[in-house]
Amino acid sequence: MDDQLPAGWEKRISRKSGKEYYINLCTKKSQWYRPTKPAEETEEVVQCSHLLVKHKDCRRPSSWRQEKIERTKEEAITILKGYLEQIESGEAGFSELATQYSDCSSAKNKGDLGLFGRGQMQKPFEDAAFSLEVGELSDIVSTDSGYHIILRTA
Ligand SMILES: O=C(CCc1ccccc1)N[C@H](Cc1nc2ccccc2[nH]1)C(=O)O
Repeated sequence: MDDQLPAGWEKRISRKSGKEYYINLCTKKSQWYRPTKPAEETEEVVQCSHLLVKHKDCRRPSSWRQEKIERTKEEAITILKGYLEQIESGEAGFSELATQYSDCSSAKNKGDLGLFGRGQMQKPFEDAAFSLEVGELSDIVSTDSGYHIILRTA
């Protein structure tokens, strides 16, 4: 039957409006529009901001902040731990530190990377981002680009 829903979806009726809506039984997310593909193919997306501290052995040891980045991996981790302490103590906000200190061009936008699905970012970054709850701050995450702290915003 052509009005059959794709696998993993259920049609519900909104108690408030009486309108039909659809719920994805995998992600528990609901939507007004009729789904066109199976639930497990429905791509999950997240939005994150990050603060990147590069080191001399990273993929591109240069940034808008510093032409030639020479700090060691250990120094980069120490710096990032300092930022985490400032955020956790309330001394500084994530956005403020990312804007001022992140070695990624996203610093111009308070560290925001926009929405992304799986397969778009380096794997350690993706795994951390998709394991965060909205509003949650990661521990230090290492990628070829350097060391990050990640804030999931959506
Ligand atoms: O790749 C970029 C740009 C990322 C970006 C995405 C969306 C909006 C704005 C920036 N910048 C690299 C540093 C870098 N490496 C990353 C790895 C994972 C996520 C963000 C990253 N940022 C660099 O500058 O070397």
